[in-house]
Amino acid sequence: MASRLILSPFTLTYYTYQCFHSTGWVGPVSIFGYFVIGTVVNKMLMGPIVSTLFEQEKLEGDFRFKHMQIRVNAESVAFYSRAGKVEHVRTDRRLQDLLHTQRSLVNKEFWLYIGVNTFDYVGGFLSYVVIAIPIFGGVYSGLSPAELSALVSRNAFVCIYLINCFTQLIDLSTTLSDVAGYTHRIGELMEEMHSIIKKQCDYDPASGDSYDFDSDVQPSHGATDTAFILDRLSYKSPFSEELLVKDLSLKISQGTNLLVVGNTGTGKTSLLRVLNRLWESSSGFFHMTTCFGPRGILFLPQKPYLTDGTLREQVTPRPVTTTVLMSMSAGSVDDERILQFLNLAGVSSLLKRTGGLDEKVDWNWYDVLSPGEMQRLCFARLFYLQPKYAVLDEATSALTEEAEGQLYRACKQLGMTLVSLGHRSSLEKHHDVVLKLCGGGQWELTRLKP
Ligand SMILES: Nc1ncnc2c1ncn2[C@@H]1O[C@H](COP(=O)(O)OP(=O)(O)OP(=O)(O)O)[C@@H](O)[C@H]1O
Repeated sequence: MASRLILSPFTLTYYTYQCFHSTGWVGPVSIFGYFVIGTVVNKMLMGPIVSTLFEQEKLEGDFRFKHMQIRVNAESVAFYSRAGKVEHVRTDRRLQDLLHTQRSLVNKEFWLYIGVNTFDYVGGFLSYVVIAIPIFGGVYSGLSPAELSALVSRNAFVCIYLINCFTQLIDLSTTLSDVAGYTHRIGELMEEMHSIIKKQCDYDPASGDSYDFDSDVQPSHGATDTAFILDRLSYKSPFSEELLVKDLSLKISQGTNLLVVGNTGTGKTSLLRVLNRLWESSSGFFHMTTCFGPRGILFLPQKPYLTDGTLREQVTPRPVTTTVLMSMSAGSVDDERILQFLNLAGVSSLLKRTGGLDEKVDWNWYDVLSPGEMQRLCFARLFYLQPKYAVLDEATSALTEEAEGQLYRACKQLGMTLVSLGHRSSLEKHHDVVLKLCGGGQWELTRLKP
């Protein structure tokens, strides 16, 4: 496609000159006029195709997502006996929507193909009409029949070639309409990703006043051991007008472990969404003096994150480059650390099941591990990465209080400052400050230890 687009201007110029030489202005003008009409008609037929193709891609994505959702939740669906039928009906509905849009796309493409083919065939006649005008106009009346015949065939070649150049451009429009549909969809995704990345990186860790919890949230300067500074921050969920939290001011500093408690839906996880810039705050400010990631703040979400791959990749999820492969040599220091932390998290038994750190497994980790094992494996990753701050969103909800205590102690021994979200009162003894979200925008901040 690219080569045709690049060569077209040269061939068009050359054959336009040749056509003008044989037929005068009539030839090029009629062929150019014909091309303009063809382009306008094609554009009219192409417009609806781009938007329908865009819609079709979206529905296809939704349909595949639905399949994936059923695969992932197959066990829960099987336990809840009526869910099978419900999912069947809903998946069918998505398929019908997709088929409906695909049918509409095929219909629209049918008219585009008719337009393109008509343009091709009518172009063939045009070459003879163009040469007929000067001949019947008497321009070539002095030529013998043999010379006239040679002129007609030479002109026919030039005109047909010129029309062919235009025809090729018009044919390209069919391909271009497909490319435009896909590009539109990918472009939208990229724009969204860029804006998210920009929002996440668009802060200056060194800037801003700090607000001190101990001095009743008054400004102070130069806090280097602080992760977040919140100043009269208010936020709500995107589909609600009611504030979850109003005018929250606090500082999260190194060594001060914070526990966030509150009833279901009071906005505990939403606070993290706002801090991670996944949601916009309604008013107020916050500064992050360190960033999300292994070297700053690491987040253990409510739903454990596991990737597909070996046991090593669960503990150290990173793209496998040559350097990484080299560092994976058996008996390396890294191996010892991983084994030590698997042991500390209480999941060293997984080594036996997988057959080694780098043995490929053909199962889905989410299917074969119990919720508690998943949470412990995530802790092994946390121990391995050893961030300065660990944000734990109900990260021990599937574990006993005793196991919870062991894991919290291990985190502290490794020098992490903890920000935990949870309901259990047993969590209090591992923290210094409690932020209670009371609902309706209300909150309370209490110090637990002197
Ligand atoms: N992705 C979302 N889009 C829109 N609203 C959401 C979304 N996620 C959560 N909410 C709503 O925001 C409110 C706060 O949710 P959030 O997850 O912060 O609750 P929570 O306090 O962490 O609850 P829990 O203790 O159950 O984890 C809830 O009313 C919830 O329904």
